[in-house]
Amino acid sequence: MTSTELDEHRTRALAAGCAPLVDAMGRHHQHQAHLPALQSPTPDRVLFGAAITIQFLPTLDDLPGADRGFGELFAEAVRDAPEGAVLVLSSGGYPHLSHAGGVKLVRVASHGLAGVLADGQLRDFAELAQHGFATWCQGEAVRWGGDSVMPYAANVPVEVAGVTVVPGDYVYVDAAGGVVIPAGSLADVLAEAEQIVADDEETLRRLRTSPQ
Ligand SMILES: O=C([O-])CC(=O)C(=O)O
Ligand SMILES: [Mg+2]
Repeated sequence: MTSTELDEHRTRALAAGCAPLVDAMGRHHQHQAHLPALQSPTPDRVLFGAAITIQFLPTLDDLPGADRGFGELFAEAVRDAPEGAVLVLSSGGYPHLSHAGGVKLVRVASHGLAGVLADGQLRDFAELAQHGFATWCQGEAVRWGGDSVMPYAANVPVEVAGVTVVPGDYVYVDAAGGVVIPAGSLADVLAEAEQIVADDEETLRRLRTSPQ
């Protein structure tokens, strides 16, 4: 996708908003695709872009491959990332513990990504707000979570709040919640969401003038 196409898709997704996008996904796919409302250091920043992923697992220090840190996995995740990608972090089963913070995630800004969707908590909301990208997660943590969860693999399918996110899927998150849209369905889902918005506006107009 060119940057012009990405901008156009982003503008259309933001204009539609979360609930119509979720309804539109429901008309094209049977699986669960919506994310209940998340928290953000900057709730006015909408997140939209193609997913790159880091899978977290419960900490297990003798698991082969478990010695790769966040920085190494981030470098692998971002290597062939599309422009304006979204870093998606799974929770490893501990959504209420910290998975990263202002220091680890400054890489998201240096690589020009659109932002972060984390199914766990994050530390340093004040720093994350300064970084400039959009961050959505399960809340702010103060305690380090590395004794309970570890980043384990990059760019594999991950689970976020009961939804499978495949690298390359489009992620949309605003203050209402989120939705995960397969890349191959993006055009259809955007068009469907726009139709839903138009139909809702028409219904509202009718109900305002002749309540029924
Ligand atoms: O150290 C951590 O795991 C999380 C953190 O606070 C940071 O990245 O700034
Ligand atoms: Mg920190």
